[in-house]
Amino acid sequence: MINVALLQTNIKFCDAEYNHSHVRELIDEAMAADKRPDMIVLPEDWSSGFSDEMFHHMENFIEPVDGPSVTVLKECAKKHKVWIVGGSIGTQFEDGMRNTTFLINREGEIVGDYSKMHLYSDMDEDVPYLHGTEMNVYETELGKLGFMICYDIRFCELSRTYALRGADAIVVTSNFPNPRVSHWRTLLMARAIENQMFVIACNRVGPSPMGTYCGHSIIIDPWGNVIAEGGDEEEIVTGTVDFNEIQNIRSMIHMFRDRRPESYPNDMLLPNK
Ligand SMILES: O=C(O)CCC(=O)C(=O)O
Repeated sequence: MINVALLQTNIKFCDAEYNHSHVRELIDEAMAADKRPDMIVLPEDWSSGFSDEMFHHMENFIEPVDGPSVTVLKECAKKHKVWIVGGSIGTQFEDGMRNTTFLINREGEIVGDYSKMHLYSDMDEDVPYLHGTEMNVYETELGKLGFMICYDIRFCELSRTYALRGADAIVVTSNFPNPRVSHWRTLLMARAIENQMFVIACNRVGPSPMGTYCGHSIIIDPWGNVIAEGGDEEEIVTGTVDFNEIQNIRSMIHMFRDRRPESYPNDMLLPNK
């Protein structure tokens, strides 16, 4: 059994100092709960928010891998001996910038990362950032975890790859906007049911220059049951997951016996139209 806390924060646009201290406070609050979390998840771009204009001046916001935002997360993880899925941070790598989630262990060490594969070109996210290309499943003491960031939830290829690579859960970090809460909930529900795995998804709330965000951070089990769900205000959403349930569900409906890879065409590999 793993206790999870999703920090459904109201991110202050371009105010890293405020966001850093606010997240520290929220982590302290989450860790004071009776059911102490084993894993804390933050939203996408938790230290800055984003706008399409920002994407044209990303050099002003970008951080090195060991920059101030990652440092906050490492310190919090070590202080509370908790796993953190560090939302995402605009990160400078040797070959360019990426929108990257860091997985941090109880000792405060980075033990994994995921860079957003599907960049949201309608908001110019593909102007500063390189597309992520790695789809790693990280084996941790909590279970096997794969990651998605926001727009990625629309792409079933990514979640199915994680399922075939043995993930127990997809952990999603997001800045998913209004008025698309029905897309958010339905896509996440589908990703859980079609892959018979857990979906643990943290979204933000509040305003930015782009509009407002729909919250509804959610934990869904492999049957499609909602274990916990937030509203549209700032809050910490908590729930307990048991990854052993995956095998029970998969033994009731044998999708992973009945899929027909030998019959599927290679159309998924066709270039975009
Ligand atoms: O998929 C959507 O509707 C929104 C995606 C988005 O805002 C993002 O990826 O930043």
